Amino acid sequence: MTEQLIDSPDTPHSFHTGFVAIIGRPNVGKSTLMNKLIGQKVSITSKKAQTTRHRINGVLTEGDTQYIFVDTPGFQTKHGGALNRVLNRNVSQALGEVDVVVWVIEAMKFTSQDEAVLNILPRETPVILVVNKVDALERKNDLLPFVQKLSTRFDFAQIIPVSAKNGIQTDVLLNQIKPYLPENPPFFDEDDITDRPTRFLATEIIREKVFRLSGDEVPYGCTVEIELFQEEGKLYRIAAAILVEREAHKGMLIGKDGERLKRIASESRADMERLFGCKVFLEVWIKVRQGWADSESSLRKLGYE
Ligand SMILES: Nc1nc2c(ncn2[C@@H]2O[C@H](COP(=O)(O)OP(=O)(O)OP(=O)(O)O)[C@@H](O)[C@H]2O)c(=O)[nH]1
Repeated sequence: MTEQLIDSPDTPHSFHTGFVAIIGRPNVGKSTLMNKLIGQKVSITSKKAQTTRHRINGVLTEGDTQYIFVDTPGFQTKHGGALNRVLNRNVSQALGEVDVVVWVIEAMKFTSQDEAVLNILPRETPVILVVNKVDALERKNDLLPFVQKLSTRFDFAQIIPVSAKNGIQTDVLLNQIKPYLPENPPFFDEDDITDRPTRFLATEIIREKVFRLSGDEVPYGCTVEIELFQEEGKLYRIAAAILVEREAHKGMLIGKDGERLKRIASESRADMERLFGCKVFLEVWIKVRQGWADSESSLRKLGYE
């Protein structure tokens, strides 16, 4: 259901923008790597996890390429055993929706938690294996057999030994990610590091309309996810999905002849325009995602909110 949608002009461009998930068990050096990749341009705004499938952690624009680094909740927990609980279909699905997955492990240390991550790697998305902390290797010669063994476990797009701490081979990693990012205009201004506050407000506005306009029929577990958030001068182009658990909930929210969804979208857009002080093109649709609420509540139990 489209409230308003404009097509971008069909002009040729060779800019590449895409989403990169950096995943791995705790303590392998994901944050260190991210900071090194993004450099001084970014200070990660918040470590607080959300129940969205992806959380934008940082944006790096370099020449004709924009890397958007995202977190996938479920890989961030430090609680023992929790990793397995959240390594579910949703996480796997979320990983399938980025352009590249960077899986970080520690050189010479492959634990059962790494094994759990290995088991949910997406099949359709390129996965680059990063073997971190090579600076701390006692015997450099051990690295090759370690890497060779891992290469038999999964069809990795690349395997790159790095030291996130010392910046060894991190530029190589960026170059290897680059070819997998699709041709797209930049989604963020060059200096932007995160759009999280505005995105968050956008989800809250839509959620508020959903709850207000669906009254008692509010489907339990309904949530909103921003799928596209693009600033084009004085225009925000936003695409959002309302996630519900059941087909019947979807019908409820769409309403007779799509009336309810239309109202949700148009009232949301009006609020956003007022709040953001610019024109908003908003596209809203409804997706059925079974088990969403379960996963959300399980994430909550883990301290996510
Ligand atoms: N020797 C060495 N230590 C590193 C390297 N990268 C990260 N570390 C250290 O490993 C520890 C964990 O690093 P983080 O970046 O916090 O790891 P993380 O994977 O983000 O951890 P969680 O937030 O728990 O998921 C820190 O003490 C880092 O200094 C590296 O390349 N070499």
